[in-house]
Amino acid sequence: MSKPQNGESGSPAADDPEVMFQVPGPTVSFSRLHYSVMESNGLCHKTGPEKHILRDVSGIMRPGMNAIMGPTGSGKTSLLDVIAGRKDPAGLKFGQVLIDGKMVDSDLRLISAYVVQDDILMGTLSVRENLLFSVNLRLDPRHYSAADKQQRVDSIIDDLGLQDCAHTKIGTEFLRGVSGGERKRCSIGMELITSPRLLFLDEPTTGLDSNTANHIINLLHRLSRSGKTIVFSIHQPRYSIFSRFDHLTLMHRGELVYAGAAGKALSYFTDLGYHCEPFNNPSDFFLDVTNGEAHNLLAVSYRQSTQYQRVVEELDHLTHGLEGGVGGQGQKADYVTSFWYQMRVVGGRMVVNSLRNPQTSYAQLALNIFFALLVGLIYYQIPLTLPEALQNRMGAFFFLIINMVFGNLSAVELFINERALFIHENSSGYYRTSVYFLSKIFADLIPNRIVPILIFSAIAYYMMGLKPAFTAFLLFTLTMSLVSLAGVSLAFLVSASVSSFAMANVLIALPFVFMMVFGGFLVNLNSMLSWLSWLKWISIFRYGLEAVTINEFKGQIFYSNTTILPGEVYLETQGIDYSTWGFWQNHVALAGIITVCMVLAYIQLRRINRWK
Ligand SMILES: Nc1ncnc2c1ncn2[C@@H]1O[C@H](COP(=O)(O)OP(=O)(O)OP(=O)(O)O)[C@@H](O)[C@H]1O
Repeated sequence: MSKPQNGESGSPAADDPEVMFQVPGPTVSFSRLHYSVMESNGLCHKTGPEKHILRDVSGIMRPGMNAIMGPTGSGKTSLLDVIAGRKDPAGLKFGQVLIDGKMVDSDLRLISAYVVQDDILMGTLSVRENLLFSVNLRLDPRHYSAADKQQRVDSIIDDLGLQDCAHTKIGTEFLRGVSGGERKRCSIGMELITSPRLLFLDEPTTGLDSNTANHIINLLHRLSRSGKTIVFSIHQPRYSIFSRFDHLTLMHRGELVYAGAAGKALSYFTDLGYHCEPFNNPSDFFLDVTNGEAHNLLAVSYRQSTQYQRVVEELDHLTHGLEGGVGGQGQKADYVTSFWYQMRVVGGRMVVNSLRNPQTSYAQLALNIFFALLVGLIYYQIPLTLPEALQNRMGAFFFLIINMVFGNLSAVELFINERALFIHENSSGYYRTSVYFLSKIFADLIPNRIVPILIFSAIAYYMMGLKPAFTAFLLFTLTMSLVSLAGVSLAFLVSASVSSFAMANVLIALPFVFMMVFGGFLVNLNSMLSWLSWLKWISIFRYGLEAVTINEFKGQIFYSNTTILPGEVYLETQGIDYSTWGFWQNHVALAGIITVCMVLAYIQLRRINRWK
């Protein structure tokens, strides 16, 4: 175990002769950061008092290992996020972040990478496949061949010691995958694939056993020695980990209590009158001091220290000539890959994911076959004789439409399940929102909606003995598909709008029940209160029910011993327009509902808050 050998400035490059960087990483400086949020009272947003998260925080982080430490809630992650441009810029009331003396702009996303605390990876893919996904989307295919990318993945796997688990799946709730340490290394690998010179990590050792944590820090240390600037928040590391730090930023209640060489921190506190007992872990000692009775004075003492004066002077020099106020974050960088290339890669991953995680598709198919058989048996070979010909047909159609709409409730999980993954990948520049939206929709629609509906329609239609003409069957299937897709697109809209299943279930059940009531089967729409009856215009049930009814009744003759009833007469008594346009207007309306809901779902997906 070696003691840290750092210079006063905290720059290993400047002070440690052992440190020989090949290409020095960027220097990150931040001056006078004030970050605050309005606390919410839970009922409506931004109503409470202002909460100050960072108070006048300044510092300089150079190539090497830059740790941000402090008690829980002290603002470590917030500082890291503000520097990395991940925190909502609206909260940054004052201050600037500079990279190599320049204002932070869209280039930050290209030269830096951010490893989030909860390893966000696709669980059904192996370590290698996840890395390949990252390399495919984040290296320009015009400059890197497929072989170059494979080579890059191989070298990352070797560098991170992931050879033994390269072909093991990451793991899902149903599938035991790689270990926590391997997962973390894979997450780091996902970001290292672009060879960033600046790497941010949010608590990279949290949740890992001490050996694995040591391994991760050694890995980061090795990377820092190849010229990278590594900035990370960390809670309470053991000594062997602490000894790897070059620069330490110690925080308490949003203020700095120390920033400088990690190796000088103990003597700084000794000078202030705090003594670390022999064998005590320095990081435990620092947390004890910052949590102690005199914690308020520590920030004041730090401001009066020579370390702080030196940082301020250097920052003044760096920021000289730059405008004051808030440093520009939040601009979007261009993607390195084209829309169609992203569609191929992201769509490919969706397909693999669906094939390896087919429970939803199987359940959807089984449900549709079950209900098709059930409705087929209940309404088996409906006769043309009155009165059952009319009653059974209308009953069967209502049953079918209910099944088409409510049978797709599983669609509400679409954008909720992978919300964290989407936010992380999208804000890290992997792919466009439109690419994710389209590939997700198609990966869900084909296996989970279209195929089951086709099977459902074929079984139910012929078991019920409806109009034998093949075109009538095709029109029936088209109507069922549109009804189902309209229900699904409403579920997609809800799914893109909320982040919890409980909320989604409430929001989707309500409109479905309303639409069912205004579908024209449970209540006669002509006898309704006029100010309520407009709801029939947005009822998926009504359009579906009218279309299948016209399709079945038009041209059919129903009879009893004494009466003959043409289908058209029945349609007229129900007030249903059975002209060609009268039939197709239902499909146009359903297509309109689908389009509006899909467009709104896409807009909602774009509006998801990506800031931390
Ligand atoms: N967007 C936000 N809205 C409201 N409060 C926030 C927000 N972001 C951070 N905070 C608050 O700011 C304080 C600092 O949070 P931060 O996550 O930076 O602390 P931390 O030092 O990383 O803590 P921990 O070690 O527990 O993760 C906390 O009290 C937190 O609740």
